[in-house]
Amino acid sequence: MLVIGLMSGTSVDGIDTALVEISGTVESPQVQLLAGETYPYSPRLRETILQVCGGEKLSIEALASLDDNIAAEFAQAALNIQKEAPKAQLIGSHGQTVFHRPPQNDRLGYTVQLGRGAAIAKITSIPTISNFRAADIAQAGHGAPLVPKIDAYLLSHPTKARCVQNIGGIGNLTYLPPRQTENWQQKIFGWDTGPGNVLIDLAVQFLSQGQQTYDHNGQWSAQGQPCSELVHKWLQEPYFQQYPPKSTGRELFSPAYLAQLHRDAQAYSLSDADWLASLTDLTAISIAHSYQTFLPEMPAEVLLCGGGAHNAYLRQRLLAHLGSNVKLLTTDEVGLNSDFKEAIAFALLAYWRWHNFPSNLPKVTGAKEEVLLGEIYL
Ligand SMILES: Nc1ncnc2c1ncn2[C@@H]1O[C@H](COP(=O)(O)OP(=O)(O)OP(=O)(O)O)[C@@H](O)[C@H]1O
Ligand SMILES: CC(=O)N[C@H]1[C@@H]2OC[C@@H](O2)[C@@H](O)[C@@H]1O[C@H](C)C(=O)O
Repeated sequence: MLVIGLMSGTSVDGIDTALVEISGTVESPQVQLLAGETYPYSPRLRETILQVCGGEKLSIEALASLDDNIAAEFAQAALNIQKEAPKAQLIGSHGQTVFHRPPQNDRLGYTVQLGRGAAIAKITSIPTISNFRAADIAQAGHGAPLVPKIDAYLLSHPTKARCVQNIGGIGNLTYLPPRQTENWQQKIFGWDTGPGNVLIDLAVQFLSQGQQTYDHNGQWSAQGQPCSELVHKWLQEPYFQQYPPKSTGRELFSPAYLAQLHRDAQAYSLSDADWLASLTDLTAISIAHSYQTFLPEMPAEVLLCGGGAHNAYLRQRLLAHLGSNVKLLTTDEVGLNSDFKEAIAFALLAYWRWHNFPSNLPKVTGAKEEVLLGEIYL
């Protein structure tokens, strides 16, 4: 089956679009990436999305327009990716997260992904599945991360324990015990580790007065030295100490949050490069700390994916904190494209929904039950 996966993540940098051929069976799918492309948002739309993520108030009418503007750009991405290919039979569209509130005590979580599937189906004339997180949230789950079941099917190893670490705007991991382990599927873990690139990106934009949006290959931070005392103080953030299941977003790791970290850096008279190095080190140590605190054992291999896998300085800091027993690779090195992995995941999640195969992992999200994820728009 030819399926398109569409995803724009918390970095809000553009629409990751994957055209994949899915063969095999539902329980043993094989996925081949035929084409992958990131289509940047138009600058005005990106600006509006970031304002809304930052809590700016919207009228319902403005919300409706934003929803459909995003749907139109997602639909165009789907049309573009298959210009030179046979027509896809299905689209899985994550949409754009603009709000995410995890569940708390008896209160259900709430999450909003804009870019309605009905409009994408209408514009493309291809059945579209969207709103993947809602059913898990209705089961008292976090609705995130959803990728762990995909990782289990595509990236687990018969004899080695692996972690798959996404470093997008937010970071998230899947812990995969060796497949030979008894009841191995019951022993999969996953949660959001905290900031991926979000704090680094916000700091680079602030320091460059909007001229740069990210620290290319980590070149700027590599010129500085992390301030270990400050990094350890920042690691006391309650989110990092909270037991999984857990999920987070730009609501916590926001411009206001970064402003406090900037004031801390000024109190220590850090240079710009030292501050960036410290933020990068915080990102790395928060990942390693969560493995050391919440996993039953350290993995033999960590497979990186997401844009942060390109940040050489971040990788260096991560290796320093994980320790030399852990092998750091990217998912590319085991055959899965690391830049389009999330888009590929939403294609496979759509395929599973189409075939009525549940795709949340209740142990990961905290949901009461396994459920079908996604709403179908013919
Ligand atoms: N060459 C590079 N060097 C350093 N950082 C990079 C590079 N390329 C991409 N990035 C970082 O990756 C980010 C985008 O990553 P990605 O597209 O995986 O995030 P996302 O999917 O939006 O987020 P999430 O996974 O949280 O939903 C950019 O904002 C940038 O910070
Ligand atoms: C609410 C939301 O959009 N969460 C994203 C975000 O981006 C990374 C991390 O936070 C992850 O948990 C999730 O996305 C991935 C695709 C997931 O659900 O597995």
